[in-house]
Amino acid sequence: MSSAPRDALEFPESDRGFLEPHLPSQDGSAPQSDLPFTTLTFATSLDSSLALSPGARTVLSGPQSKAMTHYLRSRHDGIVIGVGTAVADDPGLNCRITGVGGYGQEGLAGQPRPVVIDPTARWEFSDDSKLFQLCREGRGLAPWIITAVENPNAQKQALLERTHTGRHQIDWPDLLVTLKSNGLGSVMIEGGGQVIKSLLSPPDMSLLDSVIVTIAPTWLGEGGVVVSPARRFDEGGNAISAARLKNVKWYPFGEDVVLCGQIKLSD
Ligand SMILES: NC(=O)c1ccc[n+]([C@@H]2O[C@H](COP(=O)([O-])OP(=O)(O)OC[C@H]3O[C@@H](n4cnc5c(N)ncnc54)[C@H](O)[C@@H]3O)[C@@H](O)[C@H]2O)c1
Ligand SMILES: Nc1nc(=O)c(N)c(NC[C@H](O)[C@H](O)[C@H](O)COP(=O)(O)O)[nH]1
Repeated sequence: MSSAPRDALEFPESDRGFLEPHLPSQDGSAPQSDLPFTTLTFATSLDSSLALSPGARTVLSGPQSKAMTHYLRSRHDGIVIGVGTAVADDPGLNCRITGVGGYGQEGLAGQPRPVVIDPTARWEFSDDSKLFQLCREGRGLAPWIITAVENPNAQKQALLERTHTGRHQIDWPDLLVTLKSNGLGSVMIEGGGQVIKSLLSPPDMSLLDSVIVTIAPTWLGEGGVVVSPARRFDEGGNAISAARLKNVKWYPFGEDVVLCGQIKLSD
């Protein structure tokens, strides 16, 4: 064991049990599938906003639910975000729970693979980007960048070689099968708004095994990045809810509430 860095987070055993039914199994008993176990997880305000504006990094989770998100990261092989989030947040996308690789443990065990969906290669990362600093410090894995552009520049080429899709619209089943075949048996999708909206729309919502949402006791106000999937209509042309959860559990967690469930696919 090496000593944990100062940004290490604690997530006590006593807080972990409630999440277990909503997480990928740890004992290899998962059903055989070409798809990874896929969790959609994000934090939202009371007015359904993820952030104050598309370019703004906005803290919603309190300390306990922030630590929970990092625990979720330790329980998945990969974290997927859209490029809008990469540009706005300069995210670390590693797991900072005490006891994983880089946080008290040698190596990178427990660290998820960051995956950034960037069809037009617009993320202008540099050596100073948080994600790359963490990689250099041995506290996170290098990202995979999913793009439709070939040879955008020499610096990105190494990362892109295996991942360019040739298409600008991400095909979620295709992407998830590719991630699974590259060793990611489970992925958590963290956002942002466009990514969540596309996954809460049919048919892709059926790809989600678990949904875990942190709801923070705050209203961000008008102009935020709102999670509001496209309207759906029944056969008679009447509006119906866009998406709904089943097997729902609500857990108060600090000042936040954590909502866990599964997508309800039919009535
Ligand atoms: N509160 C939270 O939990 C949370 C989580 C993540 C992001 N955020 C916030 O959300 C904001 C970013 O959200 P956003 O909606 O602007 O960006 P986003 O992260 O959803 O990225 C959007 C981009 O991703 C690509 N993309 C997404 N889905 C695609 C698809 N199906 N096919 C092809 N390309 C696709 C496109 O290039 C698109 O422009 C930021 O302010 C960030 O801080 C909050
Ligand atoms: N659970 C959660 N609560 C929040 O209040 C918030 N803003 C995010 N946002 C998720 C998004 O993916 C961010 O980009 C990463 O949370 C940043 O990642 P780091 O902490 O730097 O690793 N997620």
